[in-house]
Amino acid sequence: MALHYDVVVIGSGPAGERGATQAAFFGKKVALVEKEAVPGGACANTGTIPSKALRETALAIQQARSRDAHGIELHVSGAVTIPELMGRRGLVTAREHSRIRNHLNDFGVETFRGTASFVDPHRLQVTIPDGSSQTLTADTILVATGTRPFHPSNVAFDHARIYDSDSILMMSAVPRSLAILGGGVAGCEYASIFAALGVHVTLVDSKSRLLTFLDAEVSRALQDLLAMAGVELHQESRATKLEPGDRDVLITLDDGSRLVCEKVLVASGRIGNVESLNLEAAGLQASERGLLKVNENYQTTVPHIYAAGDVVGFPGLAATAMEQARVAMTHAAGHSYKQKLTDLLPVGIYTIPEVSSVGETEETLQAKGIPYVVGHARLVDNARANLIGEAVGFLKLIASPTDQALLGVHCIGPNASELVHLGTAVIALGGDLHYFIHAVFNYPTLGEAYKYAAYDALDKIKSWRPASAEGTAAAKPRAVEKAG
Ligand SMILES: Cc1cc2nc3c(=O)[nH]c(=O)nc-3n(C[C@H](O)[C@H](O)[C@H](O)COP(=O)(O)OP(=O)(O)OC[C@H]3O[C@@H](n4cnc5c(N)ncnc54)[C@H](O)[C@@H]3O)c2cc1C
Ligand SMILES: NC(=O)c1ccc[n+]([C@@H]2O[C@H](COP(=O)([O-])OP(=O)(O)OC[C@H]3O[C@@H](n4cnc5c(N)ncnc54)[C@H](O)[C@@H]3O)[C@@H](O)[C@H]2O)c1
Repeated sequence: MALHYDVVVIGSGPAGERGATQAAFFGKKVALVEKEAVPGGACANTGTIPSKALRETALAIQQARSRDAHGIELHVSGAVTIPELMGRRGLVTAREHSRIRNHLNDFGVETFRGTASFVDPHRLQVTIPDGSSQTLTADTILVATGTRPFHPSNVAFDHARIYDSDSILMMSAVPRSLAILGGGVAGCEYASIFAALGVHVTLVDSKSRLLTFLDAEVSRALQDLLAMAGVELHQESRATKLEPGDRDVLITLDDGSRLVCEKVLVASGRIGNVESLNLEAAGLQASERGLLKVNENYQTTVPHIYAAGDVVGFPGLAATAMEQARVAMTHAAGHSYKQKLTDLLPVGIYTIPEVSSVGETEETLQAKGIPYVVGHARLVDNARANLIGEAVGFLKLIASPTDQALLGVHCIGPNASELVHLGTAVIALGGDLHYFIHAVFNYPTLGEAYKYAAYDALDKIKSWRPASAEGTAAAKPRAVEKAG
């Protein structure tokens, strides 16, 4: 017999969990289907949390080295495994599992363990691991099935020396050298993590600069800091052949050059989890990369079927996935509150050091022909950054030269992903550079950098002149100065 719900959510990652509880908050009868034994998706189990657990260990090693605490010796044992280095992963993941279960329970969301697939646009069959099945029907369905690592067809992922961003978490020993193919967020994060663990890392990326969605100055600074950490960068380059052997892997690049590394991590993007969904039965079609097209309400081409999170594509962040699902379920419930995803989406990249950014970049403003000025605060001038031994990078504010409104915040340095939130709030509340001039910041803090970046930007505004008759170009990078 079919069980009927107002809303059925497929997937218990960040999007599924928040979509389900948001719908239940509006009084809907909600069921959530998850195929795995544990909730949390890629975020809790294979991506965000495990990679950050490994990063915390690598960061602690690097911080201990850089804080000049004499008499303490640190080295990574050759016998240690990657799971052992993910120190607090077990604890954090277990707490996430119970938090998610409690959250769903508290909102009265009924959970089903099994793989969901469409029978028709309102009907799902849930295949339970014991082979039995349960039919669910729903007025509204939210697809939040996420993604998995993309496997290029010419790579032998079954070889013990070749890893993707899931299997890397099982690596049995820290290698002497690691080649990372793909300089996206995952590739850059793992490059800096393994470099901090003392591994010789080679990063191969097809693009001319890393993370092209970042402000170019920040992305170049990241390249410089990775190079300083010992990462060998091969940009505008692709691996054409991988030949794994008993001791190492021979990698041929498209310019004919060759690299030899003990292990290889392929981080060349992700593909949507849609195969098991039988989308045709719902009248849906995914892209070649398994992604679903949605409108601004997160409705697919079948209006009562919504999709949110990684399965709808860029930006592929847990943070955004949660909010997309909340917006989707608010729309489905017919509420006017939170009808649209905010334009102010921060990105947090957990390289060492971190990179975080929100709002306009110099490049987006140039493309729109909007004049701007830039203010920097170098973290080498920040007492807290020096105390923690991480006085690298900068905070960069982008502001309007006419009304001093804050337009963008870009940071590379320690705790950048936390630091960016203050700027996000100021932009969201329509604030300007003067907020930072009037504010008193705790001392010593990293946040204090905002005041000095604001002074710098206001200084630039003094000498700023409106665009000439030829356009706004004259107002552009004149204001830019590398702060290193
Ligand atoms: C290495 C790495 C590091 C990352 N670090 C960060 C970070 O620091 N910050 C950040 O914001 N994001 C990070 N991300 C991205 C983040 O993990 C994803 O954006 C997020 O997990 C997406 O959430 P989701 O709910 O869309 O999908 P997922 O988390 O993938 O969850 C989808 C769920 O659906 C289930 N499912 C799939 N098909 C079915 C089906 N047919 N029936 C039932 N269940 C099904 C899956 O089992 C899974 O549990 C990282 C990703 C990786 C790979
Ligand atoms: N902090 C975070 O938020 C975080 C951390 C890690 C991953 N993620 C998410 O996980 C997802 C996956 O990340 P990703 O880095 O694997 O994918 P990606 O698509 O973001 O980046 C892949 C990169 O690899 C390059 N590439 C592809 N094939 C290549 C090849 N053969 N040789 C050289 N370069 C090649 C591409 O040009 C691109 O630069 C993204 O959605 C990302 O947002 C987020």
